[in-house]
Amino acid sequence: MQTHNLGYPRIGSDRELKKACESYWAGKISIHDLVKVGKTIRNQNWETQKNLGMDWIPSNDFSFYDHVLDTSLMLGAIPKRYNKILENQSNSELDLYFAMARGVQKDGIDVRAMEMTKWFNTNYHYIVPEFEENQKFSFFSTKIVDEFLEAKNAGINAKPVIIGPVSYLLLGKEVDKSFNKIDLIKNLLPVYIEILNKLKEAGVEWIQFDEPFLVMDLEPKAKEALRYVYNEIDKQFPSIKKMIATYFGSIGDNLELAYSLPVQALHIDCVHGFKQLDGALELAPKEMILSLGVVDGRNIWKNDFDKSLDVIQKAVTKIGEDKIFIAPSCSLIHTPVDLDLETDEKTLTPEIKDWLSFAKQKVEEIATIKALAIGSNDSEILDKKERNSNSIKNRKESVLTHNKEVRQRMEQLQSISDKRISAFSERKKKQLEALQLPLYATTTIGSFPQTKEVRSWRSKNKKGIISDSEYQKLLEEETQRAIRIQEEIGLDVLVHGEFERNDMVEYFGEQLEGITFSKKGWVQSYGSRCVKPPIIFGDVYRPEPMTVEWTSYAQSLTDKPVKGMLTGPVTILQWSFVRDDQPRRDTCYQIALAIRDEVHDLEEAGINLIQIDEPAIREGLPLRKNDWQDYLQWAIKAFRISSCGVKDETQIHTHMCYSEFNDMIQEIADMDADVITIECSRSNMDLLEVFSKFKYPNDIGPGVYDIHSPRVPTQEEMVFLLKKAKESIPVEQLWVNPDCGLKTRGWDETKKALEYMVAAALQMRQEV
Ligand SMILES: Nc1nc2c(c(=O)[nH]1)N[C@@H](CNc1ccc(C(=O)N[C@@H](CCC(=O)N[C@@H](CCC(=O)N[C@@H](CCC(=O)O)C(=O)O)C(=O)O)C(=O)O)cc1)CN2
Ligand code: MET
Ligand SMILES: [Zn+2]
Repeated sequence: MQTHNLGYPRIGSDRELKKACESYWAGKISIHDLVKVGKTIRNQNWETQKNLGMDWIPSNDFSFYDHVLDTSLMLGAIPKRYNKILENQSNSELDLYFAMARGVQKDGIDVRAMEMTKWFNTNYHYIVPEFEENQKFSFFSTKIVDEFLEAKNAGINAKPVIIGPVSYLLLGKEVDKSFNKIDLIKNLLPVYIEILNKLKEAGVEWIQFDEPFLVMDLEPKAKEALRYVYNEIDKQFPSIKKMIATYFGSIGDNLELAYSLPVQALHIDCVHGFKQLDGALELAPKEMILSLGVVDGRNIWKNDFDKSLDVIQKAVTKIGEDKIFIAPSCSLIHTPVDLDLETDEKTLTPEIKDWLSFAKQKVEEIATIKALAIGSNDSEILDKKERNSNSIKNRKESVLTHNKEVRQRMEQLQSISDKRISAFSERKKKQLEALQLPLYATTTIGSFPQTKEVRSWRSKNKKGIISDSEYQKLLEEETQRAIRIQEEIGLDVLVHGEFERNDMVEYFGEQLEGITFSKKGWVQSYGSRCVKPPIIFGDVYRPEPMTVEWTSYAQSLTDKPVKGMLTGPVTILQWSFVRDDQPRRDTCYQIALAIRDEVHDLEEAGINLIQIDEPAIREGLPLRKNDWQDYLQWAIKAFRISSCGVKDETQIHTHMCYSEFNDMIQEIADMDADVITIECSRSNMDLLEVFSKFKYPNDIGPGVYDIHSPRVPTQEEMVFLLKKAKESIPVEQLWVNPDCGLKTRGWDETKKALEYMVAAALQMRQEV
């Protein structure tokens, strides 16, 4: 029996990588310094895992931005528009890499970034590979070999991690529809072979091929490609030990296929695919090693050793001790780095801290579980077992997780209305009358620039350097500035700007009971951007209003309507670490009730438009279509619980980004928000097609410009998009807004872009 890890967080325990990357982008540190930071993080990670007794430590799990983009660079899948960057001798490989990730707009060069999208059902985002017809690949970046040798130098015989060729293709997109990306496997395989040759020369023993698509519904072509590549790889490298890693769910009907591949080990997720265990043990081929992902790589609860040992015991009986690896369920990049850094007992009480485990602790758990499984009677190990049992028991019996009033309210859930009083057509008349908004009404999605200053006020306030009242005053001034700017620009529906919020989920997590948070529990979301997911440990309720003061304050400054801004229950659930001792559905309903209370209080305070953001509703969809209906049923109901307790005149908005609605348009309509704003500009309004076909009845604000790039769009571009929108959606239903919130942008570009946007709306109105 051996232990291994699938990946360790690469941001550094104090977000060193974020800081180094952003400094490099700002021209404040040299490439040399940046590279050094990366090297330090890698070496620290290896040393940590080695000291904790991990048998097989991963390499190539480090990334300066994203591991899918690393793979594209490794394979020379570099879109032609970056040739200019390549040709400029003063640019390094990393400059090209960052150009692909973020785009470049300087010295007369203007190239857009590659697209970014969600990594399966997580809040991690990857850079989407772009393929053209007959795409050629080449061994371009040697990072995977370099980092293996670097580990070797540090005394570690690492296991390189590589995205498997089939999953790599499936993660990408065809730039036009003239071909099927899976057919590129023929061009791709020789490059993988070349890379494996180099790794073999370097002395690798194990390689981990990530093929997470094995837990999804696969087309026959993809299955065929899997058989083809792994057979070829086996033919050429019989002596290298190959592991295929799956995660986030059950392999299900792909199990037979997975087992037929000529590899030495298969990793299965025993947490998010717990139900696959018996079948997998039953059918396991004689020579195959099964890697059991028993420690949850997506959540922060301590592992229950007794449960894990049961699983392992079962496996030992079926397939034998020497055919078992112990591992986390998936890469640990989805968990924060180190619980030991949480030393502030006011933020995270010792009682709750004792229930948790971050990446470093999870590695230790894996080593301990193995020791116990092979019957160690080392006193230190037995002591760890004892302490584990106590923590698990304490959490189970804690009064902190249960709240009587919440439970009672949950029992009454049936009697709480999740329907608006009147149908949309009726509401629309009343809202038109009450709000007096023009056609092509303009608004924004909520946040305005979270500048360095705003963040430093918050940071200083937390450290006690500036007082609460001073902090309050600074935020009031910033909000006032934002209101004045919006008035000057001529927007129709204003927002307060969200300056008081550190993050749209964390802010609510901090104010709701039953939820706690960490100080350093950062997790990478994309590139250098991180989030600190709240920790939902108990029954959730709202002790007092959360947003009424700031919204009312903003409304008091202007005669224009100010839209209240809330994060919806599904998104709070999806972007938090969620308790695993009750169904997610129930936790979601509890949050929905808390948001419903907030909506009610905003309405009472005279706020007539309330936006409930649900950007994560699509990402929450289960990986298998079979499981969709169950999820959608409770997710949509949760939204309706939070949004439907208002009078007809109150206009409910919702916002979603990264959304493909093709398979869930009925459910989007069932949410019955009066206005939905969606991300649309990057797809040139193509997303509207599904709304149009469905004859979506309520109002829609298709985003007219991309907020992920500092590039300022022109008025003409936005008029073009609005004209396109008008072709599929009746003018009476259309709103005008950016794709998403503006918190990551600067003020200069924000003001310009919004001025052009309002001008574009005026132009459209004149044409009606
Ligand atoms: N939870 C979540 N998921 C999401 C999104 C989102 O907004 N929230 N948006 C989509 C895209 N993902 C995103 C994720 C993060 C960020 C983002 O901007 N993150 C910030 C951190 C936000 C935050 O929590 N800020 C805190 C802490 C800021 C900080 O670093 N403070 C410094 C001090 C700063 C100073 O003194 O100048 C420190 O603590 O060291 C605050 O404002 O208070 C970052 O990485 O920079 C943006 C988009 C999808 N998923
Ligand atoms: C990721 S969706 C963001 C919505 C939020 N209201 C904002 O404007 O930032
Ligand atoms: Zn958004």
